Amino acid sequence: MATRTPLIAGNWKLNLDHLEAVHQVQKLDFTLKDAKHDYSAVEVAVLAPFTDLRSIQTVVDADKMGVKYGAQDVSQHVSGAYTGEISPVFLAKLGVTFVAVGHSERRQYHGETDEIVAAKTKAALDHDLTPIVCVGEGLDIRKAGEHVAYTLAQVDGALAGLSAEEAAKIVIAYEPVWAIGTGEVATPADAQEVIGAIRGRLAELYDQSVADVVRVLYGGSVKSSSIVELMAEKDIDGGLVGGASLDPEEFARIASFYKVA
Ligand SMILES: O=C[C@H](O)COP(=O)(O)O
Repeated sequence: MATRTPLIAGNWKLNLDHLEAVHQVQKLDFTLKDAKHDYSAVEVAVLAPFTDLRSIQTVVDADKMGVKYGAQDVSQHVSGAYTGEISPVFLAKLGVTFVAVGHSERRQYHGETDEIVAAKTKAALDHDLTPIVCVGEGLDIRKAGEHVAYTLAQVDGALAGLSAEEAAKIVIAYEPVWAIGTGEVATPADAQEVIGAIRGRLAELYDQSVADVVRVLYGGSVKSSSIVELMAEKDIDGGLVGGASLDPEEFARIASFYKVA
């Protein structure tokens, strides 16, 4: 079976301007270097507002940092009359590695459908960006016991039309909406149930070799106090961290989960 390199990604959401971003990334890198973080053992990334990316690129390049960076959204279009959109071409030119696609906040507040999520996923892949495709159920669906079926339908929607070669390059983040920003982290068993099912679905849609290489993250109130148990589950390959990523020291502790015995 393929070995999947864990990924800890911090989603800053609508926080930190470009000046604060430079300070944040420097502090994160300093803290991780101080802790002798092994970036080849655990990848670390920050997903920043678009207006921060050029500044982050400059500081990451200048200091040869191991931290990677990404965006929180991307247009499905490359160019044209799409006011306010950001092209995947522009992101690629800024050295962006990752882009979140279909975060529940974009689905909820910006009407992003599975079709839009699929188009954005494809647009990212077409320009060598790694999409972090976000899926996950709300509380009503969880209470109705339909969380696995609901989340798998979102996976089907996002991956529609992708070849096996393309699918093997994506990252999926399972983020139950009821756990986002609430302090209520899913239990490791609850997260594993859905993430294991996502891996199973990848094997059905493609084959086991794709299922074996795609990283599936958990997101929703992740903290340094919960990451070790989550990472002990066999199908959980990392975390998509919101609030706790705004504190560079706490975020560095989360990325250092593998050092905890
Ligand atoms: O993208 C990140 C998630 O929405 C999780 O946010 P949170 O860690 O603040 O719950």
